[in-house]
Amino acid sequence: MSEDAIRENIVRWGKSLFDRGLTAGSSGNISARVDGGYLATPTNSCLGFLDPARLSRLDAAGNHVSGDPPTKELPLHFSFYEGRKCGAVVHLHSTYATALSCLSDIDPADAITPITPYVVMRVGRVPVVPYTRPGSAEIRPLIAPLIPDHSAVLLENHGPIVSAATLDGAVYAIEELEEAAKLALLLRDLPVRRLPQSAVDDLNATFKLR
Ligand SMILES: O=C(CO)COP(=O)(O)O
Ligand SMILES: [Zn+2]
Repeated sequence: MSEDAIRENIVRWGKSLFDRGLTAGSSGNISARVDGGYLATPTNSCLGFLDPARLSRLDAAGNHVSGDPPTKELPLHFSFYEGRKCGAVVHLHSTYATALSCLSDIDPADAITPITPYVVMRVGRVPVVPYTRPGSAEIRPLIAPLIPDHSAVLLENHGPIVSAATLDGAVYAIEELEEAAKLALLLRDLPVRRLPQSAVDDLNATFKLR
């Protein structure tokens, strides 16, 4: 994909996510790899009203080279780019995944019980990263050990962040995570049949996550 096409894709997905209420106000951010560096959404921008020409352009080391100043969450995004092979990162404050990140009795190693196949296929096991101030580089040592084995994490009392090989893939994954969180909360006080481990193993073997 050309850089121009990736710019258009970031704008298209940003508008779609915002229009569907998956992140509010100026919350959330998107980044994607391009030749020689990265594109990222500007800090304090609304994902519903992005301008392709004003997206932040970063060099391969993450230095801002053109466009508006980048999201303050670059330390988070670069934890993914440095820790695993991926081409895009999406962070949202989507309601249900964020609600899950605020529960005090959540398993920090496994926040989403696998009850449907798609969350296993698109997201995998989701750990919770301890709270740090939005934009703080203090998150790096907390998140770094998790990234090689996880394409998605929940930021405690904050929200989800997901990576994938492509931007389309990262959006599909964060939407699936949101749906799984919604189901988890809807079913919280009901007797739930989780997927048997044999089914989870079969999905993991058949649909390899990157
Ligand atoms: O979600 C956000 C912080 O966690 C939004 O921050 P930015 O506006 O800097 O991208
Ligand atoms: Zn945020």
